[in-house]
Amino acid sequence: MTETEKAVEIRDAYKRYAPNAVILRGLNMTVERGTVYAFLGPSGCGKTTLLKCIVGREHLDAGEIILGVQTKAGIGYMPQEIALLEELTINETIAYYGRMFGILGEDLKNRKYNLLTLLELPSGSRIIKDLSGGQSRRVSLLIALLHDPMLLILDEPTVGVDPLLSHSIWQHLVELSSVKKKTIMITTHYIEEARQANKVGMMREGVLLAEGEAPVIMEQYECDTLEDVFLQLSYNQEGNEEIEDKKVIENYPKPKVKPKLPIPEGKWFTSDHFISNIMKNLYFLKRSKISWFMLFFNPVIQCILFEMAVSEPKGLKLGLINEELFNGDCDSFSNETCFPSSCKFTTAIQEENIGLVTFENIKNAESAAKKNKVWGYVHIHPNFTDSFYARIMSSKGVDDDILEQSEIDVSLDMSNQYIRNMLKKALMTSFLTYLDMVKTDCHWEVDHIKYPMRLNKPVHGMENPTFADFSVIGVLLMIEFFLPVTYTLATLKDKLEGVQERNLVSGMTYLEILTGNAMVTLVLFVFQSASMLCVLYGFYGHIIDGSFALAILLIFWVGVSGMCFGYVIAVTCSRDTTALYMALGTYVAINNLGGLFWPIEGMHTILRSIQFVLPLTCAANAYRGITTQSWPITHPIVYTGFLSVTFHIVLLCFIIFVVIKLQKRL
Ligand SMILES: Nc1ncnc2c1ncn2[C@@H]1O[C@H](COP(=O)(O)OP(=O)(O)OP(=O)(O)O)[C@@H](O)[C@H]1O
Repeated sequence: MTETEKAVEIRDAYKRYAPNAVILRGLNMTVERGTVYAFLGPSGCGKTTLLKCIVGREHLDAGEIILGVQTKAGIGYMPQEIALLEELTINETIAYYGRMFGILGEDLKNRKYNLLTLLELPSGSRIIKDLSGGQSRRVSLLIALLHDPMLLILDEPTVGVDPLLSHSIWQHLVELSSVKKKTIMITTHYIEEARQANKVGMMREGVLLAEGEAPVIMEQYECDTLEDVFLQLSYNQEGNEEIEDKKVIENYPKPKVKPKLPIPEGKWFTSDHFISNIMKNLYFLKRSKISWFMLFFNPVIQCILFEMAVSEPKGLKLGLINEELFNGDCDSFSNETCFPSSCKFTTAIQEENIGLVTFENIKNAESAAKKNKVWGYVHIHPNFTDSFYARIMSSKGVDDDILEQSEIDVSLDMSNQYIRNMLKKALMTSFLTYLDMVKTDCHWEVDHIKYPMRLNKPVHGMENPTFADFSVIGVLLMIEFFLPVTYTLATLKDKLEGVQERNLVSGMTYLEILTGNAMVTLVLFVFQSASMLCVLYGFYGHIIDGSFALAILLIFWVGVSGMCFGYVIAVTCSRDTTALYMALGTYVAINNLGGLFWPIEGMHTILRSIQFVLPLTCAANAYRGITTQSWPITHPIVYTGFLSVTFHIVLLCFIIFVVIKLQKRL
């Protein structure tokens, strides 16, 4: 046999996942070109590990693997799991992989028809997740056969398949090997079906116990079935396993140079791979209604909910004990007189949208405040009007009794800082309104007792900003950061379901996977951002005073950093729960950090000194500066915001690169 006739040659292959978990122990194997090689062994003996080493997804620790094919496109790999996007239809899956392998038009149509017929698959419009286990495995096999590779590596292709169909699959494989000179390596648990292969390899405990044509092996071991041969070989091997284990661990080879991967990495970037990735993402979006909802409506709904939830508190009530009115109410006094002037004050309070609940005494008002029925109470003394009049008319001061009677006592519930501040402001404003009223209606001279301070037109921002005006920036940036995170986690789904593994074996690179996904993520992100900005700034009327373009650019940049963060989660996590914890943990941490929902001036000095490295703090400051203070890019706070986000993008890309390198995924 010449070198070129060997499709797969494995020499002294060693592989372990941990020092004491040696999987391959100097395994040797030869698979000739144009043959079917059935690879048998009990569960956990290392069959899949060996196949992964052959297709270049795992590194051998020692030994070598030489393949007849020179490129990844020459291999058709069917992993043990289904490894297909289950939301897609059969047709979409074929179109996706067809594009990945550069098979298009009539050619793809013919191959699809032939393979669907051969594998007795139902209509191509069926969604994979609605197929039976056996049918899904056949679609997986179809994809491995689609690009007509020279070497087929099939990990248990006949599990859960009807015996008749299993027979026809075997027939097809045998035909492919004899007529088209394809080489097929197949693992199976069904030992007897392996008789149809040209060669059988029996593996146990990381070594091949026997290798050869099925009839020859059976004759050699004087058995009627392969099952019996395997049993006999296993008995022979049994007994001295512990001593063998120790020997292998002690003498485990440690070559100076790590064995090379059997197939060199192909091009880093090809348009077919990139386009196929975009196609896959679009198919996925088309099929997943929840994703549509989450991607297109959720951001808008979040904004509307935010506006509904954080609008200014309404319906606040204060208790009122107006002792001037103990002998009547405001209507029972003549409008011509200015007694009791406290009625004008209570009217002014009500004009500030504060409800007043009348109490007969302080004790009752206090009790109501303690039961949260009112947010505090206002106490007006019996001689308020006369005393107040005396106070404003006197140029030499008044005695203590008049002073006390002319004062209005206010006791507020201090448990809610925001409401307390609102009420204080409303009472102050009411008092100024009251002064204006008595000046106009009663002709009392009051100007000299007003605050000697005037609040002019604001330098920046609105005259009466609300909490929503402040926190909308935090909410917007939070959503903009986490929206791309949610979509980039689709790459984690691909990884967990084995789709990524299949694609990498097929020659796709991480760069193509990430850029294809990024392209779709960013298009979605632009749409989502536009809809959110329309809601917040168009519908709810928040104001952008400065450069709109600069604000949009910053939002986009924050989205890119969110996307990179999503990829960090996707490449580092191997479980969806870990990814969820990581995303939620970051969400809570970012939420609590200053700059988003609380002025940066309130941050601890340590946090303030490292704000540049905090995820959104500098960005929120910069966005606030651009939108409320009209600062340009040359303002230190604005360019620091951009630099901080850029720093995160570079750092996160570096982490992605290192993790992928460490996982030997590039
Ligand atoms: N990435 C990994 N890290 C650590 N251990 C692993 C890893 N992959 C596989 N193993 C272990 O290596 C051993 C061989 O696994 P492998 O999947 O190759 O067996 P197998 O022969 O294909 O089994 P089955 O027929 O059940 O699929 C098992 O004990 C498995 O737990």
